[in-house]
Amino acid sequence: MEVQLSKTAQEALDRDCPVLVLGGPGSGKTTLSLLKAQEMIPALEPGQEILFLSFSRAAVRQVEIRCRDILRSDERRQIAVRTYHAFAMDILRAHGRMLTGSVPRIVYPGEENLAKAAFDGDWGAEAERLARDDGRFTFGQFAAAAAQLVAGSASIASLLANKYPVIILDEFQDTDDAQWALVKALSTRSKTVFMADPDQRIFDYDARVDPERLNHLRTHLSPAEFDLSGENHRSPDAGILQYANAVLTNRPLPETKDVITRAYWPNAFDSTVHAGVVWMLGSLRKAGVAHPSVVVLARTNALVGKLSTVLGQEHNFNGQTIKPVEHDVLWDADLTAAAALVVASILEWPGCPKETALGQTFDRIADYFDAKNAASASNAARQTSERYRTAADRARRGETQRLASAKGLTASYDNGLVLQGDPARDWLHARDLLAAGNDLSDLLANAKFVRLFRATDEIGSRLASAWDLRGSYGRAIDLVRRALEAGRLQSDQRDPRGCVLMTIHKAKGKEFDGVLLVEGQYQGSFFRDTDTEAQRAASRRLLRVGITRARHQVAIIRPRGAPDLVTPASSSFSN
Ligand SMILES: Nc1ncnc2c1ncn2[C@@H]1O[C@H](COP(=O)(O)OP(=O)(O)OP(=O)(O)O)[C@@H](O)[C@H]1O
Repeated sequence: MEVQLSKTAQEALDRDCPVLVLGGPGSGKTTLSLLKAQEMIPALEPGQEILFLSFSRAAVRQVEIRCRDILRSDERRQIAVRTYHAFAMDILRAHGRMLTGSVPRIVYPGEENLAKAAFDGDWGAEAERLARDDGRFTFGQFAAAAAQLVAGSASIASLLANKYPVIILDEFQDTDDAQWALVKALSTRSKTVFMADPDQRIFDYDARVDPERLNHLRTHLSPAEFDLSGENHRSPDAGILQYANAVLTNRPLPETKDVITRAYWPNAFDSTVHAGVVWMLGSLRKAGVAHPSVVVLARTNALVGKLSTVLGQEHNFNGQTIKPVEHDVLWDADLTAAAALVVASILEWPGCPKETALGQTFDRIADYFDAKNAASASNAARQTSERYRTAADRARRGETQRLASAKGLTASYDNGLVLQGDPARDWLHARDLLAAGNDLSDLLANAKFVRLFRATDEIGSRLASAWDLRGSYGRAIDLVRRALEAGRLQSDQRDPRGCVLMTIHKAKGKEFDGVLLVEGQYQGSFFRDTDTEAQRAASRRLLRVGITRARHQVAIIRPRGAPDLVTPASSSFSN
């Protein structure tokens, strides 16, 4: 890869740590941090590595791909790219005994969900107590415990500093309080390189992610600061970044052919989006990109699910037939697995007493919302989980339901669920009962992603054998759980290419030749009338992250009559 460094970037490369590199999307922060790592590799002693910490497995994967562009294979072996979770878990496993006097036990999310469901009270406080008193650590406790170990023990701190004399911290603006405590403890002995873009702070619904984090860092370490904000290497010749910055700052949108907007009539959503994807692929090829990568982004999982269905069908657009588009979906496997177990629980209904059948289904729904809360903390998910736990208790006691969707599912049970012994049809039949209420739309969308596990054949054949044996699906939940675990191992290793669908949050840190940003008519809205100023600002940051994933072309597809992207209204939204 041909890399030309600006004067500021070169200074950042040459400066001793600690260093803080600020810059907008595509300004070259990740590239620069890996070049810095490359410069420091020769000084490493045998057994030492440079530690690169990021937030998610997806982000780690992205950095590993970038390492392949920039570093030689012998250099790559000296960089450990890890998530905070994995790194903190290793510290805990190796030294946790010092905190509680016994070997620490890891409480995995499934087990945590069950414990949480059975617990009446503040789960956060209980998780802290479990760690402190019982030596049992939930995922949420890892960073805080690791921080305590590193800060409290000079020998652990020097062991880690000796192993990792240099630490690179990606997306530093999103660091939560416990992760910051860990970084602070590590930074006393290791050299540190921080990368951040405050305007890409999109996880601020988590109260532990403090908008003041960069100032904490400045006060604590006084790093040398380098601002790359004038640079844009991702789409240097395109008007994409200017457009995204105008959306961020609510200023008039610049005219550029690189970002086009289309408005659809309510009944033409499917064909407009489908045509948009086909147009994007064609126009990138025409522009000389032989194998274009295109991402279709939406705000919610539910809309991503719908878009996947849309692209899988044939449509008519302006008198032309458009064929289905092959695509991959980057989705949340944990949520899909949890949603699949809800469907499986419905398959267990026939022959199961009402109290048990519905109690179990409502519990599985609550598990789904627990998984959602675990994936990204949200009050709505937490509350919905609690509502379904209550519904499960009411069902077991034979009481009338209060939740609309619990009532709907109860009515479906009362009507008698007739299954035929054809697993594919029965699965869809059971799944579609989840359309009972609006609060289940996200769950239903995730249930539709089950096919992405590439495990549907496996699930189908296990269900078919169960049916053949006893004329019912028996313990469908266990059976589906086992099939998913097997399928999951394979799906995690796939590398999506061509046309990919995902939420905007998932796209962070990635880049594609073309981006389609899609707003639904009734879901995945960019702005809502009820938004506060802070919510509007958060939406603007999120849209900017989405738009700036593109190297060459962006298309924004919105419902006709949607509020303008910027106010005062600009002329560039075409109807
Ligand atoms: N100095 C450079 N010269 C040429 N290309 C570069 C340079 N720096 C980065 N690039 C290219 O620009 C693109 C964006 O770079 P990079 O991912 O490092 O930016 P970033 O600031 O980390 O972006 P984001 O915050 O959006 O994740 C990549 O394709 C990278 O290869």
